[in-house]
Amino acid sequence: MAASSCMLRSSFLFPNPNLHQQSNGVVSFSPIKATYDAISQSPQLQKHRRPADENIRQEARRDISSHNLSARYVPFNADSNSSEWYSLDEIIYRSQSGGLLDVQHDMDALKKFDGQYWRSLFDSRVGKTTWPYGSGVWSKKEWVLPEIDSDDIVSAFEGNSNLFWAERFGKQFLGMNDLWVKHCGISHTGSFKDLGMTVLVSQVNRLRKMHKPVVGVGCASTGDTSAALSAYCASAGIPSIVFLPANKISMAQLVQPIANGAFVLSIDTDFDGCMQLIREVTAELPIYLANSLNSLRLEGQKTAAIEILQQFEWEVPEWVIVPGGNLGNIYAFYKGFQMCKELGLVDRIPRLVCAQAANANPLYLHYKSGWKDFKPIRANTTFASAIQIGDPVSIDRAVFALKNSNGIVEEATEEELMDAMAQADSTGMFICPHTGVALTALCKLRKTGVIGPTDRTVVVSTAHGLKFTDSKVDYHSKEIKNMECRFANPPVQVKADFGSVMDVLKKYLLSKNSRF
Ligand SMILES: Cc1ncc(COP(=O)(O)O)c(C=O)c1O
Ligand SMILES: N[C@@H](CCOP(=O)(O)O)C(=O)O
Repeated sequence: MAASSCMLRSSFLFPNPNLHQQSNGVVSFSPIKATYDAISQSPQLQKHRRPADENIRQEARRDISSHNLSARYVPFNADSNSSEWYSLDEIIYRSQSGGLLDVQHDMDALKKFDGQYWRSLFDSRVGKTTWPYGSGVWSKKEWVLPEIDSDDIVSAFEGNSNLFWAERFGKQFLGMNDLWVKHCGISHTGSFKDLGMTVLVSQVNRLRKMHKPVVGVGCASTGDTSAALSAYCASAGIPSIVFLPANKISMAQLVQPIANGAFVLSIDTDFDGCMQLIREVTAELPIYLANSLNSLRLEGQKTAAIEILQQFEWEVPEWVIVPGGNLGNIYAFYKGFQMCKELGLVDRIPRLVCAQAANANPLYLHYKSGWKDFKPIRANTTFASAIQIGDPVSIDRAVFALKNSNGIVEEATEEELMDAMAQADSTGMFICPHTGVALTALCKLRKTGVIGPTDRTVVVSTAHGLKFTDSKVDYHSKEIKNMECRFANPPVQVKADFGSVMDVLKKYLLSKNSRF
């Protein structure tokens, strides 16, 4: 069997330190590693159709791979001489000093493989059904949770989301030809939270098998984290508990944890109040905290950044625009891009833009003050309800990401974000109001010339528009106080007779084509 075909099949399953890159870029085996060759050529690893009575999880159990990759918690942005670290199998969310934690990978071990190796490995797994690599998150398992047993993974084959070329929106509204929307919301539970939740719930599954004291998993939520948590927990048979601010999330979001069997508390406060409560409760009860304060989540979310590079065949876009609320995701994107740079998959990272609703803009105010001392605010009601957050837990992570990516923070008023959403929808998308916030940031940066007409730009769409139909209905019915709703497209009421229907149709067609 040719070494190269053998390599492809084997590296699909796991990285092997005995692989070497030749000067022509081809990765091959070291001939002296006879044991490894024997394993990789064994019939068990050959990718035949599995026996009829075996499922993909059982098939993955026959993967006898081993490697020396590892990861652990360290204090976020710690001093280089800090010796504080924790195993990922510990239940811990904060450092000794009360600061955030970060998952630190053994970069020296990862660097034993070059960028070409990682690119080929990740590319080889896209679109497959092999457990767990069919997931866009777990196709990067070595960079996410290298030590977890594939059998412990709880996955809905999330990720691998559409990178949509926004041809008409870019051309018509912005004069841009290389604008892309990363549809992270076209996902199992309809938001990017699935990317992080598969990682967190998988680790909980492992902890429970290790008899660690985890009776359930809990979160505070503006609607998307709770949906993802309850779905992944339901899939694994783990109890989930969600704290929701009463009357502040959409009906579609509320029904998701209810349907998935979560224990749902509707609390008469805002998200920041719910967050405070869940932090207190998880310090007292054996409930594992699932918000992005828990850095495990960000390990999954960072794969969206890697995926963008992969979809551009490892060419780096100029700009990536992300709507921000609790501010974990902007850091996750930074981390994904930065790891790709450090491990030689690309040679630079994009500039990041974090977009906030003007009604919930603590990061924007902080940025505008020249990063002087941060002040939490009381967030006002916004149509971008999932980012109605005044005291983001990941503020330090966001500032770090923006400073290290030559980043920018922008804001969007209610009218701006709703208009942007309606305009995008009119070009064939069906986006959420948070993506409207990100598109508004793009429009502003285009107008001032900061983003150029040919700059390759990616707007991250964070949730499915179908979760936010109420706000779309209000807009298109022109039922929003103090809002012009310039792009509203209300239905036309017409009598049920041929003449009336013909009249309105002729009028419509004339407005579209003067030659009619
Ligand atoms: C739809 C949607 N978009 C954007 C965000 C912001 O993400 P982050 O909290 O990581 O900043 C959230 C949640 O906060 C969300 O649910
Ligand atoms: N939008 C989020 C808010 C909580 O964010 P998290 O990433 O810290 O869980 C939600 O949907 O709840």
